[in-house]
Amino acid sequence: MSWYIKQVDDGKGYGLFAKQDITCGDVILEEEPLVCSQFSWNKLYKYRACDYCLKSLETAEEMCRRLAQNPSINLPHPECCKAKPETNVHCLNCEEVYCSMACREKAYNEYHKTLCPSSDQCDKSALEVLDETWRGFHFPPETASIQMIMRILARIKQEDKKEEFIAAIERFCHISTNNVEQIAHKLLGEQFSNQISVLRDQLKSALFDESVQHWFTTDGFKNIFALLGTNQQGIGSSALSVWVLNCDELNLQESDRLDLDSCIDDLYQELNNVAGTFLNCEGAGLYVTQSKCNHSCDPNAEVSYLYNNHRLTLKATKDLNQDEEITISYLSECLQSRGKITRQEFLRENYLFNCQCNKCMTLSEIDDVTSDEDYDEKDDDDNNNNLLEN
Ligand SMILES: C[S@@+](CC[C@H](N)C(=O)[O-])C[C@H]1O[C@@H](n2cnc3c(N)ncnc32)[C@H](O)[C@@H]1O
Repeated sequence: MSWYIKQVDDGKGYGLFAKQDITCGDVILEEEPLVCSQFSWNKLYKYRACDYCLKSLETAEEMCRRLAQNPSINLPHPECCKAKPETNVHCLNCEEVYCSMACREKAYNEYHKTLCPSSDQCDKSALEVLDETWRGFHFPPETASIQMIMRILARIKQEDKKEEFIAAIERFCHISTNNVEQIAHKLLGEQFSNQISVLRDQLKSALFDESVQHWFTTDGFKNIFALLGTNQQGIGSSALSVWVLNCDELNLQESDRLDLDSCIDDLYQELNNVAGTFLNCEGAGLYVTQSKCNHSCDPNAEVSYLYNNHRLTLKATKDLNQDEEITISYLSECLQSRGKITRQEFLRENYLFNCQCNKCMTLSEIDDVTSDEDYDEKDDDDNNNNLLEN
């Protein structure tokens, strides 16, 4: 193991640190989530992912045809696509699809026994209403998943070691207001209180469990929401990305390489014209170790999904010295390039902290000016990333 966890300070809480010198490009850790789920809209729009591990269930070619709405696309080098749709299996009792029998079994044992429409373990119409309500509140691009809360509650009902699982969930940092900094989570402000209480009531009638009755109080529910908001890691899987990565590895003559690269560029152009930036199966997961990674506006590591499923890889993007803190960016690429005020505002509203990364601390005077462009970008984010205001 090339990392360890320790308390940074009272403000930042715990953080992930390098146990030894790490070279840029090294894999720091790989991890599977405690729980994960595809986003509701992503699923509704027929991005086909394994219900358990989020592996995209199509071949790269099928994916391109669907995204570009063009059935005549033929990808070269089909051997570079590692998807195996022939191993896909349905739940034995409903339409849910898994990439393998192993995933079907794990899903059933962890949560699907409760959530399967054919089971009588909970009120399925209440679950459907909840999912619809969620989609009505939270349009794409999605940033959270009500399905994840459903899975956590279903798992609590199914777990033999209930208390251990609840403790593991509650170990993720989870406050809905930062009393020291006087910040409340953006999704939990007054303007969303009606929506949050509707969701809480619906969740309660569908999946209430006595062992976590404190999650169903007004504050308890906000804390669970904040737990997801501040710890969940976005997951994107794509058979197409794997195909492209494998194409990059091919040993080709220079002219063949140029042809293939230009074919890939044209393909992405076509996909962009129809599907925009929504190319991946998307969801979110809770990762026990990775969630201890604090944010930096100038990070030294990044998260990626190299296996076309929920298995996360944390890689160094700079050389790290032993005992140096390992940091990732919680911001999109676009937000990361904005001024300090915009970055800080996003982090305050979504993650409840005033950023104390080295860049923000040392650049505070020079980088303190927010341009008009920053404000425009912030408005876009406000429109895109949140529950709808009443
Ligand atoms: C995903 S958790 C990271 C691990 C967390 N420090 C812990 O103790 O579990 C995100 C939380 O860590 C803290 N945090 C992360 N990056 C920070 C930063 N750059 N400055 C201040 N606090 C930070 C904030 O409280 C944030 O809500």
